Amino acid sequence: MPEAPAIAVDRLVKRYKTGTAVDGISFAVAAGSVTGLLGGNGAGKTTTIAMIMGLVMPTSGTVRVLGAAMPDERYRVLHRMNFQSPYVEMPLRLTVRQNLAVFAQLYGVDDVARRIGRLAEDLDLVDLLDRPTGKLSAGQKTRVALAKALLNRPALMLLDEPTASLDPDTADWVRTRLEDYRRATGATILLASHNMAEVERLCDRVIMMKRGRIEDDDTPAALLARYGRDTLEEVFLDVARGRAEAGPRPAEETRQAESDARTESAPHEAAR
Ligand SMILES: Nc1ncnc2c1ncn2[C@@H]1O[C@H](COP(=O)(O)OP(=O)(O)OP(=O)(O)O)[C@@H](O)[C@H]1O
Repeated sequence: MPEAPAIAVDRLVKRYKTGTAVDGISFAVAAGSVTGLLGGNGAGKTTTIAMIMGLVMPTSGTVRVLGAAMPDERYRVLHRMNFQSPYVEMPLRLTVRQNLAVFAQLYGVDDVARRIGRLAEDLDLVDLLDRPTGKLSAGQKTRVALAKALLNRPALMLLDEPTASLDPDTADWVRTRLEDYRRATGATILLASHNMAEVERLCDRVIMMKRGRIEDDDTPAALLARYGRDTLEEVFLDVARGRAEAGPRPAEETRQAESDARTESAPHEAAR
């Protein structure tokens, strides 16, 4: 019998008063896979991840994670999953060690001091452990967030831009850590990213979102072949600008798509 998916999302919708963030998406993530969630600013990636975590209540539709219905059964599985996002701040006055200890206790980690020591060595955080988290640079905070995400040796990791704010060398090094972790543990990873090189390197499948919907969903190789492109960046721009749709588009839609694409080419600046 094939293994149950690590994540199963069915007709998921999230509506806010201001509009629809996620508009009826369905997908399953195979256990042990690395799946990329791509889309421009406001496409619905973070909202989707938050609903998978059980942190945001869907308007309709269902989410199952490691066999548990979210959010109702989240306490059955929260200790087996973890989340990392540059937008979730840890208490800034606590030191890195104190913050990691608080989270380790929340996740029920055994032997907290040893686990923190080990992660600090693996992620080159030893010199930062006793500094207040608020005094770290953005890139240092990203590494601390990654340590937090690995504390409980999760079977499922949800990563929201895991290399945001990192210089290319450190970003490369973090990707290697993630690859090592996956290889060593067989963990499943779902990763929202604006970095196409990262997605091409890490992901065996890519889900492309636009305005709360899934526009395409396939392996990187199949997407490159379908769009006749050499890089995922070009595929991303085709999807963002609506080239995936057949036929000529009205002038207003073209202008809007081009304006969206300009924003998307500088996503971090626009997001902050
Ligand atoms: N709490 C909220 N209340 C109202 N609207 C929200 C809320 N959270 C998100 N939205 C809206 O839902 C839409 C999807 O946002 P979301 O953060 O999921 O996008 P994203 O794909 O993660 O974008 P980015 O790449 O900029 O991080 C956006 O239009 C956003 O303004």
